[in-house]
Amino acid sequence: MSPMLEVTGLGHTYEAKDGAHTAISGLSFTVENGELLCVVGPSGCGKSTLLRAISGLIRPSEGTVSLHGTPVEGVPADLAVVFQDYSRSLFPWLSVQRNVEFPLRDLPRAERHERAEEALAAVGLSAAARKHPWQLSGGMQQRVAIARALAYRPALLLMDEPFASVDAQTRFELEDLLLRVRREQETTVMLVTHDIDESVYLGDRVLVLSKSPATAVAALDVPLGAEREQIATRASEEFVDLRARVAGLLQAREPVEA
Ligand SMILES: Nc1ncnc2c1ncn2[C@@H]1O[C@H](COP(=O)(O)OP(=O)(O)OP(=O)(O)O)[C@@H](O)[C@H]1O
Repeated sequence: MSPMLEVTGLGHTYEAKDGAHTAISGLSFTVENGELLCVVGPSGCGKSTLLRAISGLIRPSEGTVSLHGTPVEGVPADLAVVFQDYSRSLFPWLSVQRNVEFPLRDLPRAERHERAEEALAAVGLSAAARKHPWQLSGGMQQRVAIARALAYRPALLLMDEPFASVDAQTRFELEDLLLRVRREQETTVMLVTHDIDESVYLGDRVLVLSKSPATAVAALDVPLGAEREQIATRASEEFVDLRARVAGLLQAREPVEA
């Protein structure tokens, strides 16, 4: 069976007036069906460029991106993206329920309702369905954005620093929410983060990227089991060892054996 996502020899160079800039070079990795892959890399290394290439928003200069074995040419229908900036990704004039239903507008009304209600229940926001995003806290708004992505039932959920704009306590809650719903719904997730601890806490594997132009330094297995707990897991010896290894790999410029 082919992997859910296969990135092969990916390279991208932006052409600008003041010269060309290579953001990604020779990047290859896979995301398996049902996996949660965290991607970490130094600031400005090309993570957003990678996400743009996977979501079909840019055509890479080199290499290929395949989803279920089919090359990505244009925005794939079975992909959803959750961005860091929830305030810009939700429509302020629509209710929470309508925001979640928005990507489902081609489905019959009853199914739209049902899927939105189910997704809002999964993120604990059933009671806020009739509210508008601006009536909710930042963490609740990001939960709406997650519910919208889940209601769409994508084959692959891409998350671009999804918890970077919320406070530490909310961040922990949202991380656990993600772990729970991906377990219940068997969602395949690729999550980009700056945060080494978050990558280890959430990931089945952590893909470490080099400084720009980004290439894969290593992909590290995270054998912490499916059940994770914010305090105990983060205090465990395995966790501390893994985060030190990710931190070490972030210093490397060349691919290394993880
Ligand atoms: N449209 C563009 N035109 C020219 N250069 C670009 C463009 N978009 C990004 N770049 C450059 O490509 C490199 C990678 O940018 P990208 O936004 O992909 O990195 P990133 O890892 O997501 O950054 P951050 O960690 O700050 O979010 C940067 O040096 C950036 O300046």
